[in-house]
Amino acid sequence: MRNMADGVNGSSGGSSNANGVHGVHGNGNVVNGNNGPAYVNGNPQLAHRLKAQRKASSPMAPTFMVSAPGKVIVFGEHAVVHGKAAIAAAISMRSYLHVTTLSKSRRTISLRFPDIGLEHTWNIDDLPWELFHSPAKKKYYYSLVTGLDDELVAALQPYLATISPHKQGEARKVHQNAALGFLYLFLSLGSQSFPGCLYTLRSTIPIGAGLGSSASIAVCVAAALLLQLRTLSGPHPDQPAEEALLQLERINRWAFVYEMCIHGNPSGVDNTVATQGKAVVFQRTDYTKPPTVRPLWDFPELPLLLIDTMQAKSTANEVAKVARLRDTHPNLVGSILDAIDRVTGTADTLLGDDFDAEDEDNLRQIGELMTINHGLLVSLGVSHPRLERIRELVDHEGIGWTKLTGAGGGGCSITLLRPGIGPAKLVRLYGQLQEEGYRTFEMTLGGDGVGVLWPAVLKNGMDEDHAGGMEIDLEKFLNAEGNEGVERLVGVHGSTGERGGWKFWRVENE
Ligand SMILES: Nc1ncnc2c1ncn2[C@@H]1O[C@H](COP(=O)(O)OP(=O)(O)OP(=O)(O)O)[C@@H](O)[C@H]1O
Ligand SMILES: C[C@@](O)(CCO)CC(=O)[O-]
Repeated sequence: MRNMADGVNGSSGGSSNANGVHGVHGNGNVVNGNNGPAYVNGNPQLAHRLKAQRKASSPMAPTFMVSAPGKVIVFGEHAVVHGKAAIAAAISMRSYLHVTTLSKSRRTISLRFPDIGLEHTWNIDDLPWELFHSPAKKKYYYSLVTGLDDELVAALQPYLATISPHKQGEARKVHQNAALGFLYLFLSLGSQSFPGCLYTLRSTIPIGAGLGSSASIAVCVAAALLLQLRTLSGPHPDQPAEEALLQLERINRWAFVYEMCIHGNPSGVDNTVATQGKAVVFQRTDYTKPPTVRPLWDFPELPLLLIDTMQAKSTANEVAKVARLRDTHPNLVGSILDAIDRVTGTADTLLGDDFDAEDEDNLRQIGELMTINHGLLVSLGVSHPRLERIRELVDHEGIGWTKLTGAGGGGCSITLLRPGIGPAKLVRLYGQLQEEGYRTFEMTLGGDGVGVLWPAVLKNGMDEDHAGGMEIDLEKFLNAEGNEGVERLVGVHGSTGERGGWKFWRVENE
């Protein structure tokens, strides 16, 4: 084991690695790995260059990217951990994972998560392959893994011990958990013959704010490894919906395993909506079985305001807090969870076919349900004074209905805006929130789920664009400035809507 600083050269990604795709044929760029692409984003010259580069080196996959969204839980957080239903929707903030394959002689894998200051490199041949691949332990890309194996987790501890020695306590634990998730998936899915790789992640989702940042990373890592293993077909525009659903199911199952490494006891709602996108009703009554997931294709465009308390929290802690309360007062807490379930059920019915997002009565009813849901979450002990302050400010101006979203204990709230609110009131509210250190976002709910950019070539409208696009090498990715820079460079949506290049598994016509 050694630190990334001595093994990783940021400029080793990008164009020199473009070749050898067999299983992925979804984006119309690379169809047959052996004979090479005829066109890359419609550019025969670039395709030719990539092919020439491929010939000069040993077989390596091209640099590619995956991306997955964050989420808001509209109804049912916490109760969903205890088998009740929840309604959640994808948001437009996303994580982006850049994967570069190294030359054959470099037998290392490196994680680079600059948003949290994590960099680490492991020697592939040092990892505990024998145990992970022993007949009693071996899992497959299609396995349903519903719990972490303690022996496997213990076997990874020595590989976590050297991570981020400069960090202390909780901050170090965050790094170690992220690495645990990655190594658990890498060793479960991969093999010792896996190529050396650099996995570099940047995210535009605030961390620990209740917006599913960990789940979106979980989905990116699971999708990237499954793509590298050639276990996914597509995404492909002509793919039948049931085939696309199967691919998403595989990604989601392994994303859940990553989430378990970070959270301890996740329900799986966050990774499900980050995988599938749009909005879903989610329920997992039996943790040994897959959850029930019902997509809400016609989820209305609700006028929502998202407010970040800027008070970080840990989902694992908040979930553990509710579990402790339930152990102490099983009947009482059981009734609160049942009440949350009824709120979610009522909202599900209301948001059905006849819902009109412009109708005052419809909005008021959904708003009231949000208020009730928040009250029940308060009684579970997962609010925070800064969340209550938002309610005070919004209620004082009569602007709408507010609830916390996600794990609570800080993080974000959502406010459904009352129709016909004058701009003066809103300006006053925004001003006050800003003064008190809150951040506000106007949200679009219901975006795309996991996406793939294979190879990592995009049209950006920048000077570096070739006719067919610009190769997103590691240096450009790392140097993109802030969230805006990341979105401008690799975002799934350009300023004028969806960008060519990124592909998604579509299941709408199911
Ligand atoms: N940009 C990032 N880079 C690397 N790791 C990240 C990043 N964002 C989140 N994480 C991982 O996710 C963890 C935060 O997860 P947590 O569940 O506490 O918050 P969340 O996912 O943002 O909120 P919620 O689960 O309530 O929706 C971090 O500790 C880290 O492991
Ligand atoms: C608090 C919780 O219900 C939602 C976190 O976004 C936890 C989970 O479902 O895993």
